[in-house]
Amino acid sequence: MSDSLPANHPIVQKPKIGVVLLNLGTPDATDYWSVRRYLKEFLSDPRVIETPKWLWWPILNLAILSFRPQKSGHAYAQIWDQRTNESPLRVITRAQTENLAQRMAGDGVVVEYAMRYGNPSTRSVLEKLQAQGCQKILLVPLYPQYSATTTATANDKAFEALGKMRWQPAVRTAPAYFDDPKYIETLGNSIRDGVAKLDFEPDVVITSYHGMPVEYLERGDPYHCQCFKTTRLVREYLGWDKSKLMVTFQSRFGPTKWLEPYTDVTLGELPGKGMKKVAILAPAFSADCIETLEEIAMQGKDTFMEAGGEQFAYIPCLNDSDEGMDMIEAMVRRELGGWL
Ligand SMILES: C=CC1=C(C)c2cc3[nH]c(cc4nc(cc5[nH]c(cc1n2)c(C)c5CCC(=O)O)C(CCC(=O)O)=C4C)c(C)c3C=C
Ligand SMILES: [Fe+2]
Ligand SMILES: [Fe+2]
Repeated sequence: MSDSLPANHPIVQKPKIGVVLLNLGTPDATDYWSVRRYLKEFLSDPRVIETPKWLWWPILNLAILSFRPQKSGHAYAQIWDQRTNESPLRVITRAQTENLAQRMAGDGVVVEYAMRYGNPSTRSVLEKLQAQGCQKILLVPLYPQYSATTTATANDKAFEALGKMRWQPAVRTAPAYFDDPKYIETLGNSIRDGVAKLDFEPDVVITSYHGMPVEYLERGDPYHCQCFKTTRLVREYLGWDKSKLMVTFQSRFGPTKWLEPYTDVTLGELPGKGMKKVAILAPAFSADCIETLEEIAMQGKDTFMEAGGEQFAYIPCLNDSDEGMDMIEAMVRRELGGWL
């Protein structure tokens, strides 16, 4: 039968396993139109913006997309990776993928990454894996805490692409890992080592999570609860006092009430309360990006220092560090159980 099929048809290839690391996505460049294209795709996602379409469409297209691309483009330009001419989120996600691919190569596992918005698109990556003969695919949303605005929409996009395939691979999705002991240990060690490297003793360490509208929590999104649990487990792992490790939420967008306490407001208030030395990290991000490198490490630092702060340190995300990759590899191997 294979005589009549092209050499690269899935049926004539040795079956492989594919692993896809899913992340949010990022613009291809910092100019107005590149950022606008990305923001339009992102902010048109009904999992992200639950406002009814008839009401949201004019707000997005007539107001937000006229001014936000310029403002965000300026922020992206400040953190842009000049070496590869790419956004740090894509550079780091690719490094994580290459690292994991090396670790899994001996097991016949192909590793790729895909973005929910922008490139490489989830559909193109899944089609590529299928064409390479991957008959089993594990989707790994790289969000430690589950949210419909991130994890669910990443999976939705993958299933949309799979829904168009005649010969659909078997598919699994990796669960959120907010309380995975290996994640807690890895995050805890990164805090302990990050603080040990500083030339000052922070009065408080802030775990700043990406925020979301309070309404989404009220409608049942478990994200808020999972953020608090991650910080509580890390605090217990480190054996620290409750007052030493705080939770805040960043990146407020639009006029509605978002999860509190807000990171920017907290950074502006801490010096007045006598806490003039802080270290801050962002456990909801598996890779450093505009929200950490620009919003926290630049804007957040300015807010804190202008309010009378004396010492400010940003502790990076786990990125493609050895320990961070050990954690991802362990999770992937566990979720591939029975397939390897
Ligand atoms: C408007 C609603 C938004 C919700 C809800 C939201 C949730 C959410 N986002 C992340 C992770 C990331 N967000 C990033 C950027 C970003 N997020 C929003 C809006 C919402 N996010 C916008 C408009 C942007 C773009 C940047 C800007 O214009 O300010 C990123 C970084 C992307 C990058 O290119 O570097 C990440 C990662 C999580 C975990 C989350 C969960 C509640
Ligand atoms: Fe976001
Ligand atoms: Fe932001």
